[in-house]
Amino acid sequence: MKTLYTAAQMRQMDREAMAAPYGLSPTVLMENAGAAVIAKGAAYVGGWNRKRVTILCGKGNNGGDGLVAARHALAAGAQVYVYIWGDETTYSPESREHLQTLRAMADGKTCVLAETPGALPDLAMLRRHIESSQVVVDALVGTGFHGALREPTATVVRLVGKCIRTTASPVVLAVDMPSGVDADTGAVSGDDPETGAITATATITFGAYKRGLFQYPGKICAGEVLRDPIGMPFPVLQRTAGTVTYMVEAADVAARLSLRSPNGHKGMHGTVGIVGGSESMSGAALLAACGAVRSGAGKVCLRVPAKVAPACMGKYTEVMAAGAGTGGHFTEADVQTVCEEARNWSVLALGPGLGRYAETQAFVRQVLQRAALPVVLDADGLYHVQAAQDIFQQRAYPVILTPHLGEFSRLTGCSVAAIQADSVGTVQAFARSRGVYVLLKGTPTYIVSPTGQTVYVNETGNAGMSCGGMGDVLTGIVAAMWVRETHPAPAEAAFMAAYLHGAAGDRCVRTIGSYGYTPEELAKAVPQAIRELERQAADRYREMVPSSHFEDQGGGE
Ligand SMILES: NC(=O)C1=CN([C@@H]2O[C@H](COP(=O)(O)OP(=O)(O)OC[C@H]3O[C@@H](n4cnc5c(N)ncnc54)[C@H](OP(=O)(O)O)[C@@H]3O)[C@@H](O)[C@H]2O)[C@@H](O)CC1
Ligand SMILES: Nc1ncnc2c1ncn2[C@@H]1O[C@H](COP(=O)(O)OP(=O)(O)O)[C@@H](O)[C@H]1O
Ligand SMILES: [K+]
Repeated sequence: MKTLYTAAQMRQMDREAMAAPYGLSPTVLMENAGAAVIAKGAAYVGGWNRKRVTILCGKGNNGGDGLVAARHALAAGAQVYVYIWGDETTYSPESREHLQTLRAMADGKTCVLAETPGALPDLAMLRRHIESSQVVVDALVGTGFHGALREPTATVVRLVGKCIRTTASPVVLAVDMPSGVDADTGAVSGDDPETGAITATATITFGAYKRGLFQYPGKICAGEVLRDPIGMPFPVLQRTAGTVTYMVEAADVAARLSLRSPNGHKGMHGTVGIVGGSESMSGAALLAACGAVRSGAGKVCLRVPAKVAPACMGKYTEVMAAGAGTGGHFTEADVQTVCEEARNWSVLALGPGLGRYAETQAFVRQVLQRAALPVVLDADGLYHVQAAQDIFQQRAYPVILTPHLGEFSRLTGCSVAAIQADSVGTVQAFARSRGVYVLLKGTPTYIVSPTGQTVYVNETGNAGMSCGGMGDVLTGIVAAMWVRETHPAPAEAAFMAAYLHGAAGDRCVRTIGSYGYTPEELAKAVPQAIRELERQAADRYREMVPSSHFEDQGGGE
């Protein structure tokens, strides 16, 4: 997993690297940072030799990195135009040191240093330089950025955006963070990535990954993200104090998707019970059932209101579908039947398509109170518990809630904008206060446990998944992952499910098209997504084990 940090955590790491016993000098760290931009950026610019490069330096240490990058670009054969307009007395000692060196190199030809202390740079000249450059290096602000971009930086950022859109698109390399993107939340002032922040081809980030590089809209601004450890001590980079955010990667899921026991039987892979559906919506529960089947559940039972049952039976022959009660939606009268059946299930997925009938509210609340098994609660199931969230703490068995942003907004009472401004903080606070696991669907998807310390982020998936029914399939996948024979912890089951769901969607893009594929087609792609992960894991194993090992086993020619 990639560990993602906040700006404050990164600053703490910097302090630790510089303090005893490591005692790394800030000048060295800055040197390594600037050098990393040029070394890692070379692949994007096609080598630096004879390239014209405009480097924009702010007055903080991000700007200092830019000054170092200029020297390394020159050494690699580039011509540089360096802009810096801060008041030198406010620069850090290491920035000043690197500025002195660059001043001594400035010859007005291969190294143009445009210093305008305390004043706006010459915008006409800057424009000409950007338009004639093949590369722009953004070293305006990094992790020290907060709020909305102030002048004159805001004007320079707008100018860069304009030049990039109207000229022959230079490569833009962002130093540590694209300027204007909040390192903790990915927020951009005004939320318009085109005017509020630099949009980079790639971001070379130092030490550790910052959260905001993977959250929209910051993710768009960052382009491809490359990390360079810049020589920071390994133990410092491994430190995980406070909240730790992990980006789930293929290997993390592959490692947990161990092959089934060769002598296994269906009882070992769990029985998923799905309770949902109503006269107005029968498809949602069926899609959840399909998601569970395609994710390898041992058995899948579907219970829908009696009037809906005929439409559900036989749709998926492997699903044991049956009606409950007599009506077209669930009511209190169905609680007993469902709770009795649930005794034979390993997990209950409750909610898809239940409808928002007043009578269904008592059904949902009582099933949650009485059903003695883990529950995945989704969709209308969430709707019916909005005003009764103390139910969760009264349960002896864990609950995973799988809301999308709108549902989460209703549950928390926070606006969607407020949640987006601090998704990690909001989900953590909610999970802690209610004692539940939360999988907050979106781009990205967040998974937290009731302790709230660890946050998993999933990035798989694509815009073709923004269509009705995709979330229902995910509900079934979460339930099936939870009851695998390896019995993953709830948060693990949730992140495996989110990853596979998105990976199956990504597979649909490759095999069907960017959008227009159906939730059922996505569910059907889950086994292929699993197979891809297994193949990758096998390849990694082969890379790790010398080929002579296979030859010894009779695998060689
Ligand atoms: N990680 C590592 O190990 C290493 C990290 N290093 C580098 O240090 C960087 C962090 O440096 P940093 O702390 O000096 O902050 P930085 O990003 O330059 O920003 C501060 C400046 O921005 C300004 N500013 C703030 N908000 C603003 C706004 N809204 N609009 C306009 N301006 C705004 C703020 O102005 P002020 O508020 O002071 O007036 C101040 O001048 C980090 O990203 C990495 O590149 C490497 O050098 C070495 C090792
Ligand atoms: N643009 C996107 N990129 C990645 N994943 C997406 C995107 N749009 C939707 N998804 C995923 O698709 C699912 C949609 O769920 P949801 O909104 O609950 O759908 P429904 O309620 O119609 O079943 C979520 O898992 C979400 O993360
Ligand atoms: K930057």
